[in-house]
Order: sequence, then C-alpha cells, then structure tokens
Amino acid sequence: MGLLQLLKSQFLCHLLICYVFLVSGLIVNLLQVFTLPLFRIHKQLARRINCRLGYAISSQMVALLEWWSGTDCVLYSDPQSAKLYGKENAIVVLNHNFEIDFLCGWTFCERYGVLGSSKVLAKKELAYVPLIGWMWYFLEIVFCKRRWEEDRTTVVQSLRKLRDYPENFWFLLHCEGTRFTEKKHRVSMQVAESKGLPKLKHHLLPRTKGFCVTVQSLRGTVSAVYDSTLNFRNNETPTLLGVLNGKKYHADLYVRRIPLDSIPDDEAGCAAWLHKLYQEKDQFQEQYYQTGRFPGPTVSLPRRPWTLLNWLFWASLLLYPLGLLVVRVVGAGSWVTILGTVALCIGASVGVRWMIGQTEIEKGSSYGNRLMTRQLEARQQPQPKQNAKQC
Ligand SMILES: CC/C=C\C/C=C\C/C=C\C/C=C\C/C=C\C/C=C\CCC(=O)SCCNC(=O)CCNC(=O)[C@H](O)C(C)(C)COP(=O)(O)OP(=O)(O)OC[C@H]1O[C@@H](n2cnc3c(N)ncnc32)[C@H](O)[C@@H]1OP(=O)(O)O
Ligand SMILES: CCCCCCCCCCCCCCCC(=O)OC[C@@H](O)COP(=O)(O)O
Repeated sequence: MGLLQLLKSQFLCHLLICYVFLVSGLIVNLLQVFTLPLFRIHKQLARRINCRLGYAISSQMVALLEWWSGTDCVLYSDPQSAKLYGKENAIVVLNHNFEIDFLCGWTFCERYGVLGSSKVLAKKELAYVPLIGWMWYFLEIVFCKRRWEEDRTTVVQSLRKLRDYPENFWFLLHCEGTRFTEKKHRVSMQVAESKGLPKLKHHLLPRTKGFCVTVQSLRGTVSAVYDSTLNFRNNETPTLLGVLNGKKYHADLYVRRIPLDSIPDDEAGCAAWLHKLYQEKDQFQEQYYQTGRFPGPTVSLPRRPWTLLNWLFWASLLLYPLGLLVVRVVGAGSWVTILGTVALCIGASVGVRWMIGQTEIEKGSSYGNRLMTRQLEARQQPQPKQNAKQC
C-alpha cells in the first residue's frame, strides 16, 4: 500500500472530511432557509440561488468520488446524442443495483453542468436525512411514500411545479422503486409471471405509475428520456465507505437518448413501453457481464476542477478555526472541555455513519420483499372502466 493510499484509509482524514461536510452543509442549509422569503418575491431567482447552494453540498460528495477515490466514470453513448446532454431537460431512467449509483449519477450531472438542478423521485424517508434531505426541500425534489393511493396527487403536484424551472434539469427515476436484492428479484419475477411479462435477469420488474405520470406531467418541458444502464467492471460491489477509504472503482454507464415524443401518453401504452425498455436494459446488462462492455462508442468526459475547488474553499474556511479550537481546548487543560470535544467528535462520526447507512443495501427497506397479494388479487377481479389518460 502506497503512502497516499495509507493516508486515505486513516480515520483522522475521514473525520476531517466529515467535519467539513457537516459544518459546510449546516451553513448552506441555513443560507437556504434565508432564501425562503425570496421564493415569494422572485421565485426564479430563489431557485437559481438554491441550485448553487445545493451544488456546494452535493459536489463535495462528487469530489470524494472523483478526486479522493479517483473512481473512473466512463460514458457509453452515441456522440450526436451526447452533444445535447446538459443542454435540455430530460428524464433519466436508471437501474438500481449499487450503493453508490446515486453518486455516479451525480458525477455525470456534474460533468454536464446540471448537478445543482438535478432532481429525483425519492422515497419520503430521504427527506429526513440531515443536510442532503434538507437541501432537497429547497431544490423541489419530488418525494413519494411508495403508496400510490397517497402519492398520486402529491407527486403530480410536485412534478407540475417543475414545468417552469429556470435551469436545465435531469429528473432521475429508479423505476424498480428499490435496490436489487435476490429476494426482491424473486418476488418481482413472480409478479412478472402473474402479468404474463417476460422475466428479467438483472433488474426488478419496473413500477410503471411514477414513470407514466412523470412523462404526462413533464411533456412539453422535457425533451427526452435518457435510458441509463450502470455497471462496474470486474464485478466490483462499490460502497460509500469504500469511497471514503479512497478505494478506486470503475463505473461504466450506457446512455441512450429517446425523444419524449416517441413515448405513448396513455397509461397502458406507456407502461408497456417501460416494460419493453427494461427488457432491453436487461440485454445490455447481459452483454456487459459477457463481454465487459456496453454497446457503442465511449464519450470522453474528463472530470472538472470545480468540485475540488469547492471542497478546498470549505476546507480552508473551516479547518483553520477547528485547529485554533483544538489548540485552545488542549491548552486550557480542562478535562471537562476535552471530554466534551471528544464526545462531540464521536457524536458527529456516529451521525455521519448513520447517513452512510442510508446508502447500504443490507439496511434497505422491505419494499418489494413480499408479494402484495392485495394488488395481485385486485388484478384478478373485474376492473371498473378507467380513464385511459389517468395513471
Ligand atoms: C448522460 C448521463 C445520464 C444519466 C446520468 C444518471 C443519473 C443522474 C440523474 C439525476 C441525479 C439526481 C439525483 C440523484 C441523487 C440521489 C437520489 C438517489 C436515490 C433516491 C431514489 C429513491 O428513493 S428510489 C425509491 C423511490 N422512487 C420510486 O419508487 C420510483 C419508482 N416507483 C414508482 O414509480 C411507483 O409507481 C410509485 C412510487 C409512484 C408508487 O408506488 P407503489 O408501490 O404504490 O406502486 P405501484 O402502484 O406502482 O406498485 C404496484 C404495481 O407494481 C407491481 N409490482 C411489481 N413488483 C411488485 C412487488 N414486488 N410486489 C407487489 N407489486 C409489484 C404490481 O403488480 C402493481 O402493478 P400495476 O400493474 O397495478 O401497476
Ligand atoms: C463528503 C463527505 C461524505 C459524508 C457522507 C454523507 C453521506 C450522506 C449520504 C446520503 C445520501 C442519500 C442518498 C441515498 C440514495 C439511495 O440509495 O436511496 C435508496 C432508495 O433509492 C431505495 O431504498 P431501498 O428501498 O431501501 O432500497
């Protein structure tokens, strides 16, 4: 192990990185609170300011991936389509197999200049994650409880608000609704069988309702769907703790740009379209496992210095006062103060560890673990006629 690699694995380094992240995040969250009155006076300006403030937080995590762990992120895409990335609004459909897939997604957002404005249909639980969840409130992220009866109104309302968003944005949808586990895969393939759909090997059966309402609500605002398939070389199973420890991973992302006009608007057509898309994605993954490559050419997309510069800015602002504080506390020689400071450090690292835990698949939700017999039974009952336009 080289000296630099040894340094990257040191707990003290992790503590300092987390300190910068926590304190800068709290400062940014506070600044975001101050923008609340501006939403009433000049909404578009408030939104633009929040994009920059959000960038100050999320880009620290991207810096960790790009500069600290040195992870390679390779884009496979048709070069003509790639020219449009970052210059238009898009719905991104991404598989959900890895603990850091959100971070790789953010990295591509950063490289195309849409990190601050990136959006997602996220589970409600994430709204309560300190810093990130609070930041998302101001970025108008769409949250769902994954209970359609409750989500259908709130999700559509939140989506409609994005129609006049002043910056280009990518709206991320993990249509599988939860991270891939063997158990969830088994259950969802039973559902596929009951619906007469072909089985998928590398994906869970996609939930179609969120996708259909997103397409309906953002038609005219969004130009295309970016069908994105992510995998890691050499069967790597990346983790956020690995990234914090400076471990280098190798991500490959295959993106196809599909014009929104080519996607049916009615619920049945849109759902069938999504199921077909996932069957194609499954073939791309199979090809990746067989050959180690996705189809088509790669696009050169170097990392940009801004994430590193943002981190250096916060580090230089916050590490100096920390150093002064440590010298004072130790110099004062009071055991109460020293123990208090140690307790604060332990509290902060436990807090960050809990946040990292949110990304761990084994601590994930039980959503999709059981066959929801209620829905399966309902399918076997005769259905009342529905308005085809309503998802
Ligand atoms: C150039 C570069 C390109 C790209 C770069 C890549 C990415 C960058 C982009 C943006 C980055 C932005 C942010 C990233 C940062 C962080 C975000 C990270 C993660 C957060 C993500 C999450 O939180 S995922 C979880 C929440 N999201 C979702 O669930 C979305 C998908 N879900 C839906 O759409 C759902 O429909 C719903 C949530 C709207 C409603 O849920 P509900 O459970 O009520 O759903 P359904 O009614 O749909 O479910 C029942 C139907 O599903 C069938 N089914 C399938 N499997 C099962 C099963 N196991 N048990 C029961 N039922 C199952 C069922 O039969 C029903 O079928 P119907 O025919 O009745 O529909
Ligand atoms: C730079 C300092 C780094 C400090 C580490 C801070 C860690 C904060 C991480 C919080 C980011 C939360 C995003 C997690 C996204 C995610 O992966 O959610 C899972 C859901 O989709 C599905 O959940 P599930 O049903 O449980 O599979």
